Amino acid sequence: MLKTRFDNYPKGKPFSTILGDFLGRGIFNVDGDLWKFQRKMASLELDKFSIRAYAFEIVRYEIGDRLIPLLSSVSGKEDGVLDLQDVFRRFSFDCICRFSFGLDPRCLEITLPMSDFAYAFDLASKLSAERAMTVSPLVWKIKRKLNLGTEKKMKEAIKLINILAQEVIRQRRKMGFLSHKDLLSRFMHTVTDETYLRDIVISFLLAGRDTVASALTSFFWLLAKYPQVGSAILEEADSVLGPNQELRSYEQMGDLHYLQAAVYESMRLYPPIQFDSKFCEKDDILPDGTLVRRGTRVTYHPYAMGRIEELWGQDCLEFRPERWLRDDGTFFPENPYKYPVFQAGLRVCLGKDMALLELKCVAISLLRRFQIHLMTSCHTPRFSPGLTATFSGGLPVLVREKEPYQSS
Ligand code: HEM
Repeated sequence: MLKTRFDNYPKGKPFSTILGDFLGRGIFNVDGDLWKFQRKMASLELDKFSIRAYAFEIVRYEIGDRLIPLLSSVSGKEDGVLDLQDVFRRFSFDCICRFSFGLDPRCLEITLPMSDFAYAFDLASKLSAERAMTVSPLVWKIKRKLNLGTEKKMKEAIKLINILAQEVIRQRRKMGFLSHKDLLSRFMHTVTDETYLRDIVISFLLAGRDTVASALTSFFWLLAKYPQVGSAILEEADSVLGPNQELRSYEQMGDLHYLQAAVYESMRLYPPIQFDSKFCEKDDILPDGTLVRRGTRVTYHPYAMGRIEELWGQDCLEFRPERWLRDDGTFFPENPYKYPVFQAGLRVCLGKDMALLELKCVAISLLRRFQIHLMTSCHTPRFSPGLTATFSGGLPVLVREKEPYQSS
């Protein structure tokens, strides 16, 4: 479905209708020429050069000037419980806005400002996912027509999202976009349709904010459960970067094999996008002989695939980064079709390098400075409905600064 018959498995109409109000014609919700155009434009912005040149500095600033001061401000306070999931969403929201739109929403400032945009965004994502869970699409369509219940809420959330997305576009236009190299400016050179620009803004926010926050949340949940993995990450960082040193360049990340393994292993167990569906265009036969009729919804399911014994062995439920390392300690990348956490094939995630950069920088910086204690004793996280995996109830933690911390 992802590899040899890509053209036969588009996103399909049923899903583009469900997500249409929220995502419009944004990259996640289209096929064909609209998809090709956005993919081409975005890939120019998300290539390794841009990540190295712009994203690394943005991420470093966001960690050094916002994330660390925020955690330090509650360190050691018995009433200083932080919802780490909320903090990570603010972090990734600031990062993606600055990188994609050249604007700084300052969500991670120490006062943790309330954001109507973020609230409306979460609500629209949750309600869109709930549409897909109704017995028949007729249910939500009738509610939408009559402006009732959840559909009324959805309409209100989308109205707010539209106003704020238009504001992003207006500000970018006011600041001038001709000489800027961010993603939105690039699109503004060619796209004049305001609604289409709005859809592009929303899709990139969804792509860059919720996925990274989800990956960070489950990673820190696992690190709290398996402290030996955190110690091994720091040990490797000390030997590669020097004792207590920070990452000073993008290139240095390439030598942190254990860290890469830990990040991949975390997303094997807790992929931010747990499943993803396509629709079969013409009758097809899968490699195992299964007949797939035209119009059938076909889902690949990274969450389930990460837990299949035949794929990952008897210890598939254990968090064991070593499974990603060769005998000489170097990282071994698995076949993306076995590990479709970033999808695989022609529609593979464009933000993978950006995501890995954020995950690794946050992990090293926070593990170096803080001890993070979970305030929940749950053995397996519960997720709430949404387009990306979200811990229901968040990730409440108490934070304590390790001392003495020798800053580099
Ligand atoms: C850990 C973090 C991330 C994960 C697990 C992830 C995973 C995925 C997956 C599974 C898809 C396919 C979705 C679909 O077709 O329905 C996707 C697509 C995409 N991702 Fe990511 N993503 C992450 C972070 C990011 C970031 C940070 C960005 C942007 C800066 C980004 C940009 C995109 C874009 C633009 C697409 C659409 C590709 C296309 O349709 O051709 N992603 N991602």
